Amino acid sequence: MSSNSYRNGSSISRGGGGMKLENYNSKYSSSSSSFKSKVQQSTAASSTLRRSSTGASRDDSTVSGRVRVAVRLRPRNSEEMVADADFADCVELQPELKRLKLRKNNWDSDTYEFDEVLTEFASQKRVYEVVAKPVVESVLDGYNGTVMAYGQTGTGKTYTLGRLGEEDAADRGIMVRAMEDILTEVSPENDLVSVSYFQLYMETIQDLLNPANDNISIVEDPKSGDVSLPGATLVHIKRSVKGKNSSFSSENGNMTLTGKTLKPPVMRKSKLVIVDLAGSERIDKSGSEGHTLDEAKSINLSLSALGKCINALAENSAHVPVRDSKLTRLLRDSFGGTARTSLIITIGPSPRHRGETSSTIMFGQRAMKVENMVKIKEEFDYKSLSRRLEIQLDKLIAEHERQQKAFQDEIERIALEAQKRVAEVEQNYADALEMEKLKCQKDYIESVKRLEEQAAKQEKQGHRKVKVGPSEDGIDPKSNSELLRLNKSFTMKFFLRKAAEAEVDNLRNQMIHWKNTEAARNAELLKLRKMLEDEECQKAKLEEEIEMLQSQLLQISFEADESRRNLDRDLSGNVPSSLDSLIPQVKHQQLRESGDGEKASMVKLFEQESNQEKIVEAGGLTSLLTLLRSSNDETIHRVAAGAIANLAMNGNFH
Ligand SMILES: Nc1ncnc2c1ncn2[C@@H]1O[C@H](COP(=O)(O)OP(=O)(O)OP(=O)(O)O)[C@@H](O)[C@H]1O
Repeated sequence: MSSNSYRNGSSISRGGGGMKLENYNSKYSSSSSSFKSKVQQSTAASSTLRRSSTGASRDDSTVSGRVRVAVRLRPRNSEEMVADADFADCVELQPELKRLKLRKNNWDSDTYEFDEVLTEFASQKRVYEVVAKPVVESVLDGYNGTVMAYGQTGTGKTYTLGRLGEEDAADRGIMVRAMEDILTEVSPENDLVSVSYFQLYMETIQDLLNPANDNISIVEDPKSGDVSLPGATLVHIKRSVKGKNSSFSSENGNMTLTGKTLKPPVMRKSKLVIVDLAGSERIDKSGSEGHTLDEAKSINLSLSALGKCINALAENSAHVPVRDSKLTRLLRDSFGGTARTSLIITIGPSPRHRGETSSTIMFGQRAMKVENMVKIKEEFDYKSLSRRLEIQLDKLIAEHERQQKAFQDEIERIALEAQKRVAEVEQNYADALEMEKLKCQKDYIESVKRLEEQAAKQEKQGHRKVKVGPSEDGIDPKSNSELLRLNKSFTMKFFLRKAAEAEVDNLRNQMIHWKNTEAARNAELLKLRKMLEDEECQKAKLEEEIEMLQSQLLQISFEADESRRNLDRDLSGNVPSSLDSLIPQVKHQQLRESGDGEKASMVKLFEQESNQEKIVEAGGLTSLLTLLRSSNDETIHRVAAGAIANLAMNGNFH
């Protein structure tokens, strides 16, 4: 539903601020005589209006709805009070009969009937209720509606439609009251209201909510015939139809889907158009010149086009020249369209303006013949359905997440509880086990103690016989037998343990012995190793000494050869033998040495075969034998014997 206000040919330059607009003195010329309607016709038309109004008010189907026309007489203004003081008004109103008499002269008048006749005393409230309120109610029911004022300049069109009533609320005009009723009726949650406010001036549409936007184009829907101004500032308000084809139900504030079929809610989209036309003066009478004249011509063109359309519609003409002006294009739905239309024609009382008053009345009379085919415009509100589904989806997701979280929390709680219970059971079991263990240990210790006491007692008494039946100290025979068995077992285990301990001691002693033996062996081994090292060292020394002796022996041998050669040369038989000379040398050598070194030198001397040969050659075998006899040294004996044997083997004995 939207409320549009057209101000045909008006300008904000000559009026007050805000929504108050003042008209130019433009003129609307029309031939009043040719459109004069008769009282009978008006009556018939009026009855038609009442019928159609009743029939279509709450029905979805398309019904006939004639344009309703009311006439309002402005009271004389101060200027008219003076100028027309001596003259009667040009009109005489009969509101109870809904008739208006237009005086032709003092004795004759034409009578016209309208849907409403509002005298100069009619309040703004009454005007609204009889002219606009039925239309507003229709708009709230889903019909398009139009409230339009037509009349000569200064007759009260703006007063009737656009007065704001800022100082006195009783002065509020139709536009403000209509908005109040609409805003009271709609629900902010479900409905959407839009308002646009613009001016048609010299075939140019200006957005009065955004004055910079002054070239708004008109768009007509070829199918529905809807006229819209997409460029104009608009805030639509749409109404959802409660309980009709709605697939939603509300329970506890939560939307739930009902049924399997998901139908979008039904939305009624209607439009209220409030039109404040320019003054309908004749150009020649307005006295306009220059730009004002052009403006007046434009206004005249618009109003003339509107008049032609209404004529054509009133006469059921096949052709309605809607496209002759932007005004008629804008009002296409209001006249001959689907809107419920109410026209208020404003007239002044002055007889000086009888011509304009007459033409205004004729315009109204013709308009009363225009039949509109009003119908409710319903459509499925898919956007609303989508919004609701999104909201419901969000709620379902949130609910699902809540349940999921609650489920997980419950699972965690159960798991924790189970863990706790398992821990408790385990603890209880461990405690019970520990207690049982302690009890068994205690019982065992006590049993052993009793057995030991009993054994000691029996041993003391020298009593070895096992009694059957209760004993003297009150022990049960059965338990006594058990005690004996345990005692036996205990004794056996005791001896076994003792044997094992003895074995362990034995093994331990053996191990100690083995360890001591091993230590002694190790010490012996070390000692032998030391001796071996000493022997090695001694051997090395002896080898060095042998080398030295060998070199000395060689020297001696050389000297002996030299002596022998000298002997041969002298042929002297009383020369000491080489061996004799050799022995002193050896002895001399022995004197320089001592101990084992001397003996070793002798041994080395006799071990060398060359020396042995020299000894034989020197004829010292006898001396050698003498040496053997004179020495007690085993080694010298062994070596000397070896040398003798060697000489014998080599055949060196003579
Ligand atoms: N019913 C009324 N009662 C008292 N004063 C009225 C009434 N109608 C109009 N007037 C006064 O008459 C003057 C002209 O009214 P208004 O401006 O509404 O005429 P108009 O038809 O809109 O003129 P225009 O076509 O030039 O815009 C204003 O001062 C207004 O207050």
